[in-house]
Amino acid sequence: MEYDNFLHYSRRLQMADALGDVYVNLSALKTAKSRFLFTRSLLSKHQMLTRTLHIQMDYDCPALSANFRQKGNDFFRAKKYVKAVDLYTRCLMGSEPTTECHALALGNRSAAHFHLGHFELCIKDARWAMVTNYPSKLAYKLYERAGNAECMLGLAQRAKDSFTECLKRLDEVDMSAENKRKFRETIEIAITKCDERLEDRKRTKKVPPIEELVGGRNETIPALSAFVELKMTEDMGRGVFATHDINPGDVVAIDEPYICGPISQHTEVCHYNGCLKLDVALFPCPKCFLVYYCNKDCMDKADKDGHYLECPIMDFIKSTPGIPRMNELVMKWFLKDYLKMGLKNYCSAVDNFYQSKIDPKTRGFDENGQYKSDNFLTAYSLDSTEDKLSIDVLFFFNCIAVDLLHYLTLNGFQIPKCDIGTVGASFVHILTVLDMNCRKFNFCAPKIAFQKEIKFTLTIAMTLYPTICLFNHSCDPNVKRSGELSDRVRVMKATQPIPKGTQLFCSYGIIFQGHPKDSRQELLKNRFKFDCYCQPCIKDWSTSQYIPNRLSTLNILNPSMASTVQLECKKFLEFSKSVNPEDYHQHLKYLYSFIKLLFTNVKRPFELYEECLEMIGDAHIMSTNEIISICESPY
Ligand SMILES: C[S@@+](CC[C@H](N)C(=O)[O-])C[C@H]1O[C@@H](n2cnc3c(N)ncnc32)[C@H](O)[C@@H]1O
Repeated sequence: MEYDNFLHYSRRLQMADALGDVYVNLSALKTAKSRFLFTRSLLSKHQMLTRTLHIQMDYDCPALSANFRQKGNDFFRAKKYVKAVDLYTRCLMGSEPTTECHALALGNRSAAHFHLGHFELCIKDARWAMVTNYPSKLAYKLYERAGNAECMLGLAQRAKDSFTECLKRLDEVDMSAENKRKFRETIEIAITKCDERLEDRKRTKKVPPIEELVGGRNETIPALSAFVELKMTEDMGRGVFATHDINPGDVVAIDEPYICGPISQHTEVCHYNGCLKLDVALFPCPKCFLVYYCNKDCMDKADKDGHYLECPIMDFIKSTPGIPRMNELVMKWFLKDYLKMGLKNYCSAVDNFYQSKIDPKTRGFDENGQYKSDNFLTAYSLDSTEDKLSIDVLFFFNCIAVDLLHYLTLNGFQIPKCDIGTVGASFVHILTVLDMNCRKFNFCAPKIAFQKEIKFTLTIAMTLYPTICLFNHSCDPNVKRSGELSDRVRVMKATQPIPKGTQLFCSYGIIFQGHPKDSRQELLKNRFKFDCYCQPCIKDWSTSQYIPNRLSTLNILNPSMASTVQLECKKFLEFSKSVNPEDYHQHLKYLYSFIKLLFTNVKRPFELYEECLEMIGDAHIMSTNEIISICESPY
């Protein structure tokens, strides 16, 4: 992985002529705790720890900002909305987010956006204004405007909620009784229209199929199918193996993330760990303005999970070197478990982890012999890069952990001296677990502008799925992610036949067709720190351009099936020419039967096999193409 500012700490020590034997001394330390404490005292000794959490923000003089808003209003009245937006933006840049002037500028800008037809931006500004210092007797206007903009975008439920809130706010408004009555009537009509739309949608909405694990739930690992088991192998450690024949299309895992968070603050993804929904207009935490939520419920839940403890230090966490999102996840993870277990239990769980001799096969299983994705120790004992990191990276991770813990304590977090080493070491460990296992959560959709014809994949979040992490990697995976790309719950389906006794593999982001063996090995070594022992690597399968293609090079394993296979391959060639990729999912039965035929009868790699495999993988993935429906429909 690429780390931001990797030399941040070492360079500063070097400048103080203090880097000397740091790496040698750190290597000599045997425990994670002592390494953390060593790093902490080093950074403290050389005054590398932040002294204050106070940030001096440079805002222009308020009068100037107010002036920009007034000018913006003049342009607004003259219907010059683009110019008005520009001036409101200047006002926003120059005023403190907690002031009324800032809130009013947001409200005014939302109105200008509405007139320009920029409905998403209008909603965004209105929602921001709602959580800031906007005068409460004017708030009804924000809700009315948001409701109208939401109607324009087809967000019927959201519009209904806004209009309903608008009515509630009407009591505070200075308006004649007659005007109030008329206004109320208009809003009530708008609500009725929303209800009609919602009813309509209910009638026409396609209900996605409910996925079920093949054979039911596994007794000891409930996120896996009952048709698999965990086994140890010499070259890959634990792995998931089939106990029954598994067919393409069978669901083998349904997992939820232990911890997750959006990749960047602009990805339109709710930051609450249990949500991650895409939304056209998130609103910020009204205190730090650095994390975003789709509704108040998510905001309250995130606070309960510990956001209130990280809120005052969010800016510092975000600017810590390393991988900013990962650092944020470390803090989120710690706070969530600290609040759940209390510091004492957290520290004893971490200490036990280091002290106990862990059986490699059953690590992560609880006292009842269950492996559960929502269990702290299950996630904490996932394979990590901790023992595989070079000493400079290990030092870097320790420095990040020192900084993160320092911000917390500087903000008043009480931690007994004897627990500092344990908590700090746990931060380093969590970083290494995330480093090894965090999966990108991709989303394939048109951008928020709803240009339906433009499709691209956007990586929106980082997620840790403890059970899916049990799958080893193969450059020829037989299991792939399936379902709606924006789903937080991840479904894994077989894409190839998996006979009883065979290992299930997913891909850690690289497949044999695209890269020659050497570059795959190098990539996996650099990124995940292991030498890959998958079949394509061991047997050095050829990449795309050299794969035996078409019927001329068909290598039949079972001669008695030669004519059937030839005939089916010809049919498949016709099929691939005549069917559009968007329609593959309608032909899954056929694709499954073709791949099953080839699986037992032809030698791989073979172009038609690989082509069919790709079609199946594509057909398993869905993308509603509608961010609208994502933010409105609960999972
Ligand atoms: C995400 S974990 C997979 C589960 C792991 N085997 C366990 O015991 O928990 C990734 C680790 O599994 C092993 N591994 C996965 N795929 C492998 C492969 N193709 N070849 C060799 N080792 C592999 C490596 O040790 C790697 O660090």
